[in-house]
Amino acid sequence: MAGHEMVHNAMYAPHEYDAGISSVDQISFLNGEDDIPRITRIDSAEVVYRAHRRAKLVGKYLMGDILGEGSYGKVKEALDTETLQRRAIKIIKRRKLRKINNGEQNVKREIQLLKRLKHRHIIDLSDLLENEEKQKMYMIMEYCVGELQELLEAAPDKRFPIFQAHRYFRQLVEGLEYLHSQGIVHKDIKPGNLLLSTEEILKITDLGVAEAIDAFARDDTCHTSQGTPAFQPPEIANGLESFSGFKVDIWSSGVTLYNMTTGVYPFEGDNIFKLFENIGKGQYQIPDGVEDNLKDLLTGMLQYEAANRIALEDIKKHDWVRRKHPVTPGFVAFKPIQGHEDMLRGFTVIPYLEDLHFHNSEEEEDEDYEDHYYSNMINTHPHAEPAVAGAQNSNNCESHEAEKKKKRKTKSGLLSSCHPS
Ligand SMILES: Nc1ncnc2c1ncn2[C@@H]1O[C@H](COP(=O)(O)OP(=O)(O)OP(=O)(O)O)[C@@H](O)[C@H]1O
Repeated sequence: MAGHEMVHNAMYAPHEYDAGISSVDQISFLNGEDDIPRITRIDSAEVVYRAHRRAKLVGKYLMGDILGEGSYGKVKEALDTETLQRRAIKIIKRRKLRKINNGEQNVKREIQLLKRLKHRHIIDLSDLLENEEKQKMYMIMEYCVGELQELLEAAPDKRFPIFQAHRYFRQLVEGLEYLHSQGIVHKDIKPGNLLLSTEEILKITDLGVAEAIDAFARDDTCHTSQGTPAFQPPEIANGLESFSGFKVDIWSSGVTLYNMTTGVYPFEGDNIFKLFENIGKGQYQIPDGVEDNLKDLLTGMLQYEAANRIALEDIKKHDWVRRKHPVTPGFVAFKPIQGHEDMLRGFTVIPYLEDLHFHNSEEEEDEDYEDHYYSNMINTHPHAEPAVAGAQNSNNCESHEAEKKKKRKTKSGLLSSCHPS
């Protein structure tokens, strides 16, 4: 590269870029004194990607950053512009769903179940929106900081101090007790499906493979399972045609407790066949150092025969569960999300709010920008306010043109224009 000097780009120090520049090696052209374009190349790890946040309203929800991504789609943070509550929105693309094995069926089931469940330890589905034109579904849920799995991965020995594990386990048992009282078997209890709210309240989530026992069924017999292999009991690993659903959840909660307190799993395997073979044999060790009380509880929950497995009411009465555990050092807290230095996982909607209220009016004519305001939302949640539900196929928000006019009049116009009244 004769005549070209490798320099750091002082204009953008410390390597902050606006939207439109990819996060791979950055190349920028500068005109030096000699007017020869110079190339700056810096490592992608050094780049702080500062996207210009364009406000996007889905119904009355102002979208924030992505919180995570599952097999069915992205989950974004959002602000309910009417109640000012922090929300998490799972965005499901119907086209993508059709390509996933049991995808449509699982999402439909999860929505049906979540609509009828209301409990402190079950994730709350507060709203449900559909955009038929875009073939997208929006599941509006209460906001959580993250999963227990993420916390475990951040912990030094991949486990929690006993008092912390105990705190979460008690809440899991309460949530499970409610689910079972409603005749629902979760079938996929694991740290990855346990979220924590900002008040550190545990929320059982992901009911995609759950099963509602028929109200007239004699017992909790189930015939199918799609849960995560490492958390499945021997009756499933051995391919039994029918099994007790509630006892599956007891086993999976036992594996979860084992994992939270020891940092390892009772059964492992290089592949699913090996793993199921090991679970099927039912031989496992509890690591040294686990106190007898906890050992007794784990042994009860990981009983090979489902009929011998400890029941929920006895778990609640178990000494390890009832006891108060002393607070010790080493509490595991969430780490900042990559790219966000905020330890408290602050509200990511604020830059979008700024854009909504203060953005350059010239941008209003930008086609792309207009695309960010969705109308034609259908509210399909049973508890939807009539004014919103009645807005089907017309506009949940006012028409886009009206919105634009109103926005020109007042900076806060768009927010108020989204109220159903
Ligand atoms: N209510 C919520 N609040 C905050 N973050 C959430 C919420 N729900 C999900 N997330 C985040 O979004 C990510 C994706 O969640 P989602 O439920 O779609 O998938 P998953 O359970 O991780 O995976 P899969 O659906 O493939 O089993 C999660 O890993 C979690 O970090």
